[in-house]
Amino acid sequence: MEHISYIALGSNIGDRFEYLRKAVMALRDHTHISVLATSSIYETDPVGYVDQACFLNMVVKVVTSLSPFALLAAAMDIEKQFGRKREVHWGPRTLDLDILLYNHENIETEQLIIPHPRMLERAFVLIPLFEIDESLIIPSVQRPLRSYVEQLSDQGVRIWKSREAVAELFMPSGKEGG
Ligand SMILES: Nc1ncnc2c1ncn2[C@@H]1O[C@H](COP(=O)(O)OP(=O)(O)OP(=O)(O)O)[C@@H](O)[C@H]1O
Ligand SMILES: Nc1nc2c(c(=O)[nH]1)N=C(CO)CN2
Repeated sequence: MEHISYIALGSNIGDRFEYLRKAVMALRDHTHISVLATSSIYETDPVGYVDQACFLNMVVKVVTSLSPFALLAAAMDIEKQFGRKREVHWGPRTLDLDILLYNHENIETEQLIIPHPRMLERAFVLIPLFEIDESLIIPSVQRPLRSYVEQLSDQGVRIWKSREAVAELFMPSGKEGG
């Protein structure tokens, strides 16, 4: 079975671009994951714990045969591989991968909540997600993504690298990864 999922990536320590690039490469290299689309990369003001550096954020669309829990494990593996430190809640991190959506499923367990519980307030997630797919419906609320994007306050989200440049750099052969 093939499942569509959207994954948000963020980094605000060290070579932020390189962390995102390596993470997308690792997703592409995974036997059971293919990356279908990448958003632009945005530079974003920190949300939550604000006394930290700006993030680079992006979203990727994948197709996978993995269950949501196996996909979470794969994402956490990639985070670990790049030496993520998580000392401060919502604080600085080399690399953060959040699973936003998985098909149209609603999942609520201790380790995994989908749709990601904080995504609907976060411009750094909604703007790149909307860029990839303007017609998404958020299954937990049965509302179009568009209605959330239209109501976003200005949270300091700026294009840092264009969608075309990201696609060229992250999907070098022009072919979809997997
Ligand atoms: N949709 C999801 N995607 C990724 N992790 C999730 C999801 N739902 C629940 N989790 C759990 O969240 C934990 C990661 O929390 P973490 O400390 O990285 O949160 P954070 O990234 O700092 O904050 P936030 O979740 O607000 O982005 C994981 O161990 C995972 O079990
Ligand atoms: N701009 C921005 N702010 C954040 C981010 C992030 O990825 N980007 N991640 C957080 C915890 O997941 C907390 N705050």
